[in-house]
Parts: sequence; structure tokens; C-alpha cells
Amino acid sequence: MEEIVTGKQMKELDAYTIETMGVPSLVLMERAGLQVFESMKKEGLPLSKVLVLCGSGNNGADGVVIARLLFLAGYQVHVCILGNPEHFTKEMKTQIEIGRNYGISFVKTFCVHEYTTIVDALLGVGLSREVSGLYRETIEKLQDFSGKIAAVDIPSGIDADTGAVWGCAVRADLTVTFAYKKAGLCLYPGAAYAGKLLTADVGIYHKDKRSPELFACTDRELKKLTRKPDGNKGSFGKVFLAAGSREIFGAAYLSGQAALRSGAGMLKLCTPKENRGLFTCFPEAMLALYEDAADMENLVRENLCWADVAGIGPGLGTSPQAERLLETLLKYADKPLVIDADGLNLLKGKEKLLKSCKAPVILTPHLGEFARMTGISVKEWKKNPLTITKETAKKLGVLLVCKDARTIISRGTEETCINLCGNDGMATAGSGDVLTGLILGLLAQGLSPWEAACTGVYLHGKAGDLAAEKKGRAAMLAGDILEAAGEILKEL
Ligand SMILES: NC(=O)C1=CN([C@@H]2O[C@H](COP(=O)(O)OP(=O)(O)OC[C@H]3O[C@@H](n4cnc5c(N)ncnc54)[C@H](O)[C@@H]3O)[C@@H](O)[C@H]2O)[C@@H](O)CC1
Ligand SMILES: Nc1ncnc2c1ncn2[C@@H]1O[C@H](COP(=O)(O)OP(=O)(O)O)[C@@H](O)[C@H]1O
Ligand SMILES: [K+]
Repeated sequence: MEEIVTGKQMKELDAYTIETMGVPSLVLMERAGLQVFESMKKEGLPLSKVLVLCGSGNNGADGVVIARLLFLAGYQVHVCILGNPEHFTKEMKTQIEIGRNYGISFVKTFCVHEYTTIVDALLGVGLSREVSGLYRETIEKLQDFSGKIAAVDIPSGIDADTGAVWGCAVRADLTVTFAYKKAGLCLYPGAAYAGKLLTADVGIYHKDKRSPELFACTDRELKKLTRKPDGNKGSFGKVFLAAGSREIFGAAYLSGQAALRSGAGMLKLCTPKENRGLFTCFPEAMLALYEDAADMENLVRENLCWADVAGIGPGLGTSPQAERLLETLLKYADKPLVIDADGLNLLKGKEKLLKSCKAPVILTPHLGEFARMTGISVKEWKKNPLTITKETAKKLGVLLVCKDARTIISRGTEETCINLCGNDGMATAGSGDVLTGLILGLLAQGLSPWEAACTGVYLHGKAGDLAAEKKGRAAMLAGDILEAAGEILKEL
């Protein structure tokens, strides 16, 4: 996993490295500047004439280092420093002095069109208020700039914790952030303002490695998914999935397929009797067919005995039978239970039943479903996704997967997972059904609910990226994500 930090945590880590480990602040800064300089070259930014815009804090001081390194490498570079000299940090004053000794050009005014690249070192993780005055005017001038923009640590104007724009912000092509990704670079809109995001090691260190509060999955988590050569279809897990309705068949097919494609041993689909004929194209699935709401109790109890994990929701509809199915599952489930789509729509008013469920429950709402379920609007969630997801998970006593461009996963504890892969091509019908199946498949193979949810969302995002590569973001279908998930697992 990859740790992600808030601005405050980053400042504490900086301070610890400087004060406790004894690494001089200027050494960290030199490494930070060098990393940005090297990244700009490596990423092919046009460096024939560069303007470095600096604020009065240490982000600005990084900028002066970058200007010096560009100057020493023979590039034409101008530095423009904004802000009151009385507010310059100690490091900033030192960097300006060093810069002057080298003879780099400091300018007071500039015309953006003269430059091929602009380095944004105005504000870093120290941003603490709405951007106004000269900072704002300068950032607004960059809107007509046609060259490339490299942001130092974080695009100026982006809140390091929430990704919100404080009045206005720099839209960068490249952001080189130091030590750890900041939460505000991972959440939208900050993620979009960052452009290509690189994380650079500058020597930040902490002796007591604590477990991160916020993290993203990486391939390392996927690589833990191994098959046992002596396993059998029973040991790879049995999935019971209540999905599909008279009107909707595809959702059941997609999520059922995804459960098997992610490696589960067996699948039993619980679906209306009328659907029997449709499943001839899915011979791998066993069927548990129901006719009316009265059938449910025995059917659910029998199948829960058989299964290792249960899921409900994709294409389920909201008929009385569907509602009865959900209630019965909540009443009797003693194995992990994943609730998605219509299962979530049917949850309204059943909070008590949900709370009393003996099984660990995973809810996978997209934001529309989340809003319907909780009464918290999408707009409100987007303002503070980490806290709201955590608080809701805690309140409902569930593991919550809030699906969006950046899916957030919480079980109400201090630790939150954010997914950084995937793309807008995944906003296509049935994509969420595939995710439900993947999570069920991983649960069936023995992953804990937390591991299955975090790894499942990551696998889904990676599969979405592979599908986009093959088919294009507009043309890709949920079935392509499903197929790609299999390929990702194969490559591992
Ligand atoms: N030695 C260190 O501490 C290191 C610091 N680093 C850099 O230092 C940055 C953090 O430095 P600082 O804590 O000095 O903070 P910043 O440089 O991000 O900004 C702080 C300054 O901006 C002012 N400010 C805040 N919001 C403003 C607004 N809206 N409009 C105008 N001014 C505003 C503050 O009053 C303060 O003077 C990091 O982002 C990183 O770039 C890196 O060089 C790594 C090492
Ligand atoms: N812009 C985006 N970037 C990354 N992932 C996205 C984006 N839009 C949607 N997704 C992902 O696609 C999936 C869509 O799920 P959902 O809305 O439930 O689809 P459906 O109900 O059609 O199956 C979610 O996992 C979501 O995180
Ligand atoms: K910046």
C-alpha cells in the first residue's frame, strides 16, 4: 500500500526529519528542488525559457532552488517572487541570497507568453486561506499561458487535505510532490489540477512507522492473491448471489461472471424463475430460482449454509420478492454479505435490521445510491468525502465503499482507503456490477472484508485502465472491464 498524508501530517514529518533526525531543512530543500528539476527534464517539458513563480514560504524557497539548478544547467530562467519580504521564511531568505550569489535573474513583472515553461512555487502545503490579491492575479494570468506548468509539491490554491480550490488554483501539467502524495492531490478537483503526479523521495523519515490513516492500494496487494495448487472448487469458495429480475438479466450475469473470473470456486445465482432460460448462456452458474416472496425463508437459509459469502443487489429490482430476499439475508447471514444497487435502494428504513445483522456487511453505493440511502447530498459528500464516508460507515456499522471517480472505502475506523486507478470510461452501465462480483470472489477466497473491498476496488480500477487502453474510454463496456480483470490477475 501507498501512504497518503494531509498537509498537517506532512508538516509534522518535515519537522521530525529536521528536528529529531537532524537533517538540515536546506538539505531537504535541495533534494526537493533537484527532484523537480530532474522530473521536468525527464518528462520532456520545454525548458528553453522558464519562469519560476515563488511565494514567501518554503514552497517558494524550493522554487528558488529549482531556478538555480536550471541556471547552472544552462537554461534561461527568471524568478519572480510574490509576497511580503517581511514574511519570507528563513530558508527563503537564504535561497534568495544564494541565488543572487550565482547571478540568477530576479524579475518584478513578467509576460507569460515569453516563457515555454512556468514553475509554480507560490503556495504549498502551507496554504491556509482564500487566495486573493497579487497571488490571485498571478494565478489568473496563467490561464492564458500556452506552455507547460510544473507545480512544486501541490498546485497553488489546492487544499492539501480536501483537494478543494481556495478561490483559484494553478492547473498544472506536472506536479512533483514530496515524500508522500497529499490527500488533496488524490481527491477531485485537486487531482485534476495536478496533471501528471509524481512522488519524489527527499529523505523524509520517521523512526516509528505507524500504520497510515489514509492509503491507496498498489500491485503489492494484488500480488498477495495466490492460487493453491492443491485447492479445489470448494476451497476457492462458494458465492451465493441474489441478482437479476424479470426486467434485468445482464447485471446478474456480469457480477456472477466477475465472481468466478476473480477466482471463486462456485457460484449460485438466486434469480426469478422466469429467468431460467436466459442463463443457458452462463452454464457455469448454478441457479436458485424463486417465484414469490413466500419462498424466501427456506431458500435463503439453505443457501447460506452452502455458501461462504453472499451478495445481493445487481439488477435485483425493488419488487416485494426482492425486498423479502434482502430482509431474509440480513436476518440469517452469518458470512460476509455484499449489498449493492437495488439492495441498497431497498435498505431505506431497514437500518435496525442492518445493525442487527450478524455478518460483516459491505455496502457498495455509487453517490446517487449513497444520497438516497443516507439523505446526505452528493454535493455535501464531495466537500468532505473522507470524513463523511468514515462517519457513515461507523453510524451504520458497515464497511462502506463509496464509488466515484475516486472511490473511498471505510469501516468506520481511523484507516481509510482511496482508490487512485481507473478512469471515466468506467462510468458505463454494469461497471459497478462487475465490482460487486470481484469483491465477492475475493471474499470467497478467504480475504477479509477489508482486504477484499480495498483490493477488489483496486483490481476493478486496474481492469478499467486496461480496458480503456484496448477499447478506448468512450467505447469500453462493462464486459471489457470484466475480461480485463481476468487478464490483470493472469499477469500477476
Ligand atoms: N524544510 C522544509 O520544511 C521543507 C519544505 N518543503 C516545501 O515547503 C512547503 C511548505 O512550506 P511552508 O510551510 O512555508 O508553506 P508554503 O510555502 O506553502 O506557504 C506558506 C506561506 O504562504 C502564506 N499563505 C498561506 N495561504 C496563503 C494565501 N491564500 N495567499 C497568500 N499567502 C498565503 C502563509 O502565510 C505563509 O507565509 C512544502 O509544500 C514544500 O514545497 C520542501 O522543500 C521539503 C522540505
Ligand atoms: N470518472 C471515473 N473515474 C474512475 N472510476 C469511475 C469513474 N466513473 C465511474 N467510475 C467507477 O465505475 C463504477 C460505476 O459503478 P456504478 O455506478 O454502480 O455502475 P452500474 O450501476 O452501472 O453497475 C464504480 O466502481 C466507479 O468507481
Ligand atoms: K505550488
